[in-house]
Amino acid sequence: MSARILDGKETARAIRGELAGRVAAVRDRLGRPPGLTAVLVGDDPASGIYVKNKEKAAGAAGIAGEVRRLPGSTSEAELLDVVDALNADPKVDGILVQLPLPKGIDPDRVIDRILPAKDVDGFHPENVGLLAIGRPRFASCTPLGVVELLRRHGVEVRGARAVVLGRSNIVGKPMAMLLLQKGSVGDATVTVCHSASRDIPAIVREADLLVAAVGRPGFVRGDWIKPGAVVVDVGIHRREDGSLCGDVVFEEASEVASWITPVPGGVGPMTIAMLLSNTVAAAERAGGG
Ligand SMILES: Nc1nc(=O)c2c([nH]1)NC[C@@H]1CN(c3ccc(C(=O)N[C@@H](CCC(=O)O)C(=O)O)cc3)C=[N+]21
Ligand SMILES: [Mg+2]
Repeated sequence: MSARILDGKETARAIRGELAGRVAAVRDRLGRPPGLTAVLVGDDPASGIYVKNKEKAAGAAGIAGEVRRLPGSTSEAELLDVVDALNADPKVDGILVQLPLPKGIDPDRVIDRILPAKDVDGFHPENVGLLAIGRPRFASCTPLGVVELLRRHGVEVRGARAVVLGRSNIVGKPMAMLLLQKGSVGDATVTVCHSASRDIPAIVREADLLVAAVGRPGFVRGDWIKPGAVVVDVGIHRREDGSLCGDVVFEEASEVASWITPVPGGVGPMTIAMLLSNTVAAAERAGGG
């Protein structure tokens, strides 16, 4: 093991601590804490755990976190009504509708309905567009957490060859856009790979920075990693024995990389920290800043 650890758990704790002062200022100005409501439709157990973690972290940061649990039989129209009510609720600064949604509900219609100013997930087309043109408002929390994790460990991205594995709207695409931004944690030369990409190992071998978000356990092998590269693993999978692993074979990659994220304790806690940070920013823009 030669790589140094990009410690997301500790970094997320530090961020939560730093948010406390801003949360207190919002309380002073608005007479209430920043408010975050997560909407969970159905009873997918993994989604249930994430939402519970978010609720806990919100509480620890002094944010009023609420979870709206709706039955799996909820119709799209009913969910849109809930979103409308949250849009209109002045105590709610941030709205998160947990994905995936049950079959029969079009996630695009639901995301499009969230007020862009309350879209702390950064999924609304307006917020995606602002990021794409270099005027970020809310960026998607997972890629934002990756950039923040690198920044706080002093990892230089400027001029680096970055390879992103995965082109999802939630991780791959916004990750590429953040790394492309002008400025300290951007300015990378970015390649995005996907299921139709030819010879992915050869492309990864060129990477100074690799972000793996493919959703396949152990997809990236150690001999794909350029010596000294920075490896960020966005994947999270539960093995048969109950333990967690990522998209990268950690035991192999950590022999070659200079920095690497663990799973768990890497990107996951940073995602939640950025959600809280976006929520505080939303409250500040709503007059609490
Ligand atoms: N609208 C929406 N926004 C999301 O941000 C969103 C979503 N839907 N749907 C599900 C995914 C998944 N996600 C995670 C967040 C934190 C951890 C996390 O904290 N993971 C811990 C481990 C947790 C455990 O022990 O299972 C870690 O990596 O250390 C994981 C996964 C957010 N998501
Ligand atoms: Mg997110």
